[in-house]
Amino acid sequence: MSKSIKLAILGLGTVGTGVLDLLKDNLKELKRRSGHDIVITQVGTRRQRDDIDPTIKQNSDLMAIAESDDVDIVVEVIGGMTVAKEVIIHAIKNGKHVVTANKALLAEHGNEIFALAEEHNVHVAYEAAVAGGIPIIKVLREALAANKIDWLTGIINGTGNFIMSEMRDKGRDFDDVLAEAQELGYAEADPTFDVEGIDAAHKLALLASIAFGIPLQFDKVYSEGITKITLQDVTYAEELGYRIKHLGFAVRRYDEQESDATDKKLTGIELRVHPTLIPEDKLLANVNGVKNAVLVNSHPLGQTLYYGDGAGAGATASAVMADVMDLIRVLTVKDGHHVPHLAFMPNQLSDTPVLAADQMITGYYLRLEAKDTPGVLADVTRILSDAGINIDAILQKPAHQKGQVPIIILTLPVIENQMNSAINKIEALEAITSDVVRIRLHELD
Ligand SMILES: NC(=O)C1=CN([C@@H]2O[C@H](COP(=O)(O)OP(=O)(O)OC[C@H]3O[C@@H](n4cnc5c(N)ncnc54)[C@H](O)[C@@H]3O)[C@@H](O)[C@H]2O)C=CC1
Ligand SMILES: N[C@@H](CC=O)C(=O)O
Ligand code: NA
Repeated sequence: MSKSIKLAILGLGTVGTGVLDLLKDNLKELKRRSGHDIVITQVGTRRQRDDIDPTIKQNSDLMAIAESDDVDIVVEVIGGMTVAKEVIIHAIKNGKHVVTANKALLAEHGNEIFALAEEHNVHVAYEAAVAGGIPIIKVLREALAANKIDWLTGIINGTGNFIMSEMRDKGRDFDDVLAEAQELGYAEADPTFDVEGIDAAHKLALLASIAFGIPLQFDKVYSEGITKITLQDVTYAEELGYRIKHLGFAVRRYDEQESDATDKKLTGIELRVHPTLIPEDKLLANVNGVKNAVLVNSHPLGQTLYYGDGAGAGATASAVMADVMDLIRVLTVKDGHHVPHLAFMPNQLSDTPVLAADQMITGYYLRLEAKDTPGVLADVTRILSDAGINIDAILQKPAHQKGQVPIIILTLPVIENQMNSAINKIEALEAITSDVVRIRLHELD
């Protein structure tokens, strides 16, 4: 029998308005798919708006909405940590299912929120929290549930990718493109979250949990943003056949000494987001603008790639409403399905350690400036070889006006702490006149 499912939308910014628009455009289609009517009964807004359907109650008291009898599903799209957390917890305690796009909140407080939801037998759905409209949460929790995931990597911040693409393709200024990303509704309320890698780190924490079955550990994600990337690095990277992209990596690391490939001991998990050199012929190197892409390597399936808009009203509303549709099934089907919040049974989460940042293994792009004197290059390469670091390519550019010679080196993979000590030694050489710029290479294949 057809029912009326009552929604409350908290926050009418980019995403909240996108959800209202999607419902206006696709309501009939949603009914055909779910078999039920979807009715927005309340919206949580700070001020009364005259562009909202008068049958919808506008309410500035979010806690009252979260406990209201005329709400089945609370959609939290206000963002931030404080009010959003309080209102989600209140909704859960009042037996409401929740849909949220708030990766910052879940990455930092998801363990507590999901445990509370289990206790109250409700769901907290969060497809919009990672990679915008790409259904990557559903893929990892459900579509790949039969696989063992060894690693995933991807471009998971639309604003950052939009900025880097516009700068590279059109030579535009960083601040100018960031302002456009804000106007287009891509950026976080605090855009340093986008450009300093924090937003990508939030998303990576979520992806790693549902890929590997580990608790959320945002505090252990190593993160670097895009603010230090120069056009010069982009150009040198291209001369060497690479593109620079901001990527997240979640990688299971095994003891390489074990001889039996099928029974290698899991030593830890690498979690990191940072600018990365990718060979220009790889698909990820050609994901541009606000697009995101996530590449997942799982056994026995192999590599699969998920691509689409990572931010913006329509894409994010699509993910929010997909969660609503799932919850309608939970509300209307007897003994509705229940995918665990972090994809694995809560008592089966593993305590595999997240490796310290100085234990991560990657190749490097290094750029440094040297005095134009004989023997400098030999000194640099000796330091690298003494540290057991193999060089893959070297580019020495002609001296520029100040008489300095730019040197660009690509290395094979090395443990980060070995590279740290080699860089310290290189920077201490009398003939080296700059800090060493380092960008990690994409190594997963
Ligand atoms: N914009 C995007 O492309 C994406 C955003 N998200 C997430 O979705 C959430 C919302 O993002 P946006 O819509 O972009 O932000 P926004 O800043 O455009 O919208 C938030 C809205 O909530 C309202 N609000 C804040 N506190 C409130 C309160 N106490 N009572 C009533 N209204 C309140 C604000 O006035 C604003 O209208 C954030 O958690 C964000 O990280 C996730 C994926 C993509
Ligand atoms: N600010 C985020 C929005 C989506 O998550 C981004 O740019 O990716
Ligand atoms: Na998504």
